[in-house]
Amino acid sequence: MLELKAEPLTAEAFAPFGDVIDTRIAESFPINAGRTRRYHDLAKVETLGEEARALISIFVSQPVEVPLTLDFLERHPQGSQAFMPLHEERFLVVVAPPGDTIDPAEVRAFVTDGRQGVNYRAGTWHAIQSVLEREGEFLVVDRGGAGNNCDEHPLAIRVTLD
Ligand SMILES: NC(=O)N[C@@H](O)C(=O)O
Ligand code: NI
Repeated sequence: MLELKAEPLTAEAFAPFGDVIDTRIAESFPINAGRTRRYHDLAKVETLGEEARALISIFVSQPVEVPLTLDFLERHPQGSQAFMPLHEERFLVVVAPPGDTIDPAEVRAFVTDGRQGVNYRAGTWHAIQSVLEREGEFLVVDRGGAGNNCDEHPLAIRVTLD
């Protein structure tokens, strides 16, 4: 069983796995005669393969128990997958770099602060959505289209928060 302690999520630490979506670290500019500020191009949406298209969905997730025990990580080889909390929900993020196998030494666990979303780049291994404390509602942007876009890799992991 791989034991991991979740660390606070930062864009730098998450860079090998994708993007952190956070207005606090983003470039922005005024639009609509100054009434709106656009936080622009926050994450790279990838939609690969046959009949690929971007999907916008909403996930309503029940909270996980902590310590979080996992028995697999998954990946989406044909597209990215972004999760943005709609009510400042915190969630756990467990990731490993893209590749056909997972080196347990390269698996990382993070905890978000409620203002952060994540965008897993295509092929990044990750735990399924794991919201903390209460039911969570997330805007999800990922890839639809033909062919398989979800592989699972067995791996026993236990994630603690402190
Ligand atoms: N299956 C699905 O749409 N969600 C997972 O990919 C996930 O990462 O939660
Ligand atoms: Ni996923």
